[in-house]
Amino acid sequence: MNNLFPIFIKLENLHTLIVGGGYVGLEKITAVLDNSPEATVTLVSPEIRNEIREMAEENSRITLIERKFDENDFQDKDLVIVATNDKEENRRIKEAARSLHILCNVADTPALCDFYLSSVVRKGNLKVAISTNGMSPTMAKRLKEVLNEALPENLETAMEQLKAVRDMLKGDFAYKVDELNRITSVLVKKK
Ligand SMILES: C[C@@]1(CC(=O)O)C2=NC(=C\c3[nH]c(c(CCC(=O)O)c3CC(=O)O)Cc3[nH]c(c(CC(=O)O)c3CCC(=O)O)/C=C3\N/C(=C\2)[C@@H](CCC(=O)O)[C@]3(C)CC(=O)O)/[C@H]1CCC(=O)O
Ligand SMILES: NC(=O)c1ccc[n+]([C@@H]2O[C@H](COP(=O)([O-])OP(=O)(O)OC[C@H]3O[C@@H](n4cnc5c(N)ncnc54)[C@H](O)[C@@H]3O)[C@@H](O)[C@H]2O)c1
Repeated sequence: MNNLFPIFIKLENLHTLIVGGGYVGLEKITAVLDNSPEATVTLVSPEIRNEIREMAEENSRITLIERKFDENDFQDKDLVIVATNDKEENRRIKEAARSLHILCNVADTPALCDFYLSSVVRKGNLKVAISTNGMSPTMAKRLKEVLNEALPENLETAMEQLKAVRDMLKGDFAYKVDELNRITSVLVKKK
């Protein structure tokens, strides 16, 4: 069964907590900031990799706290990514997050995740997020590479033109939808 509901989150409107500053913590903070450079992120961990320290020196929206996780760290946070190397502690953090209704990702235990991070294909304003339902992140990464090659570079121009038409179209909603469907029908016409 694949019951995941995909959404695109404006992380700059939220405050993200990352627990664990090791290799996976680095991977997750990089994924967050690559996609949402203006996100506010607090990372708590007794040991923090140098790459993360360097990121924090350059970015005032990143706060580093050098100690073990404490439940007070949840204050004012909207979502949490848990990436310690202590499975039991990860489970406790997840339970605490649930009781506060904070959305939680536990990097080493898919069953404990409220959401997964995805592989991301980006072409200007177009973003395609890929998930394998936790089956194979490596497959997601490879598909990203395939789609990155397959999607044409000029999509941005097409999107800009369609936005201009969209902004220009007057009339009621149904008319607007019909017009936009007519103009773009060439994209799905069988040869
Ligand atoms: C897509 C991506 C996004 C990102 O992280 O930004 C992502 N993992 C990526 C890479 C990657 N992760 C791992 C490998 C090593 C090879 C392998 O194991 O396959 C590689 C490949 C590599 O690095 O080359 C190891 C791994 N990952 C998870 C576990 C735990 C487990 O499954 O039990 C373990 C075993 C740990 C161990 O054995 O110790 C779990 C998750 N990883 C997810 C996402 C979520 C499911 C996404 C989906 O639905 O497909 C989920 C469930 C939770 C989450 O992390 O959100 C990113 C690709 C970025 C890109 O596009 O380049
Ligand atoms: N989801 C994924 O993509 C993925 C990929 C690889 C590994 N993993 C899993 O993620 C986990 C972490 O792996 P890693 O390579 O980052 O390990 P790591 O040893 O490099 O880092 C773990 C970090 O957690 C910190 N930590 C430990 N206890 C803590 C606590 N109570 N509060 C806050 N921080 C704490 C440590 O100081 C360290 O910085 C492992 O269980 C691994 O199997 C997940």
